[in-house]
Amino acid sequence: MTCYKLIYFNMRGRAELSRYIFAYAGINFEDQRVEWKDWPSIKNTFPLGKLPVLEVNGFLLTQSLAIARYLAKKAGLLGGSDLATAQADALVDNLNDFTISIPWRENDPKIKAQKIDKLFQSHLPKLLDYLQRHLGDREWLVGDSVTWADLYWHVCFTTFSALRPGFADRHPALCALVKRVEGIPNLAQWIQNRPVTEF
Ligand SMILES: N[C@@H](CCC(=O)N[C@@H](CS)C(=O)NCC(=O)O)C(=O)O
Repeated sequence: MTCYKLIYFNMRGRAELSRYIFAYAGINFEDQRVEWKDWPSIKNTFPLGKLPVLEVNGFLLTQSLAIARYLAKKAGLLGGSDLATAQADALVDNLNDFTISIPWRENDPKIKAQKIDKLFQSHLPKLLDYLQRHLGDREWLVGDSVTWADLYWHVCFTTFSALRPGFADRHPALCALVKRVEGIPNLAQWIQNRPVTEF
C-alpha cells in the first residue's frame, strides 16, 4: 500500500489543493503541519528547503502544483481528454499566478492593504471574467465533470474571500460553482473538519 505524508505549515496555503484531492478521492494521508518555531532546524532536511513536500513511500516530491497534479491524476481529476487536461492545467496556473502575486510578505499592514486593494482592482476582475467565460452555462470549469481546476477555484475563493469578502459578488456563476464543489460529500466533510487556519 502506498503511504502518503504531506508536509507543510499549519495553513491552507500551497498545500490545501492537494488536501482537497486526497479528501475527494478518499485517499488516506498524513497531514503533517510543521510549527514555524521548528522550521529553521529542519529546513535543510528537505530537498530545496521549501514546503510543501509530499513523501510517497519515502520519496520526497517537491512543488505544490506538481504534487497536486500527481494526485489529481490518481483521483481522475485531470480532465477527460488531452485538451481538457491542458485547459484544467491552464486554469490552475492562472489562479496560481494571481495567488502568488498577493503581497503575502509585506510587513507594513497599511502598505499591504493598499497593495492588495490595487491588485484586486486591477487584475482580479479580468481573471474572474475569464473563469466565468470558461464556465459558461456548464456545471464545471472544464468539460462535463469536476476537475482539479474546480477544486482549486474553491481553495482560491476561500483565500481571496478572507482578504476581500464579496470579491466575486459580480460573478454569480462562479459563486454557484463554489457551492457545487462544497456539495461534493467528501469535500464537504474535509472543509467542515479541517484545522481552522487564517490562510
Ligand atoms: N514554488 C514552490 C514554492 C514553495 C514555497 O515558497 N514555500 C514556502 C511556504 S508557502 C516556504 O517553504 N517557506 C519557508 C522558507 O522558504 O523557508 C511551491 O509551489 O511549492
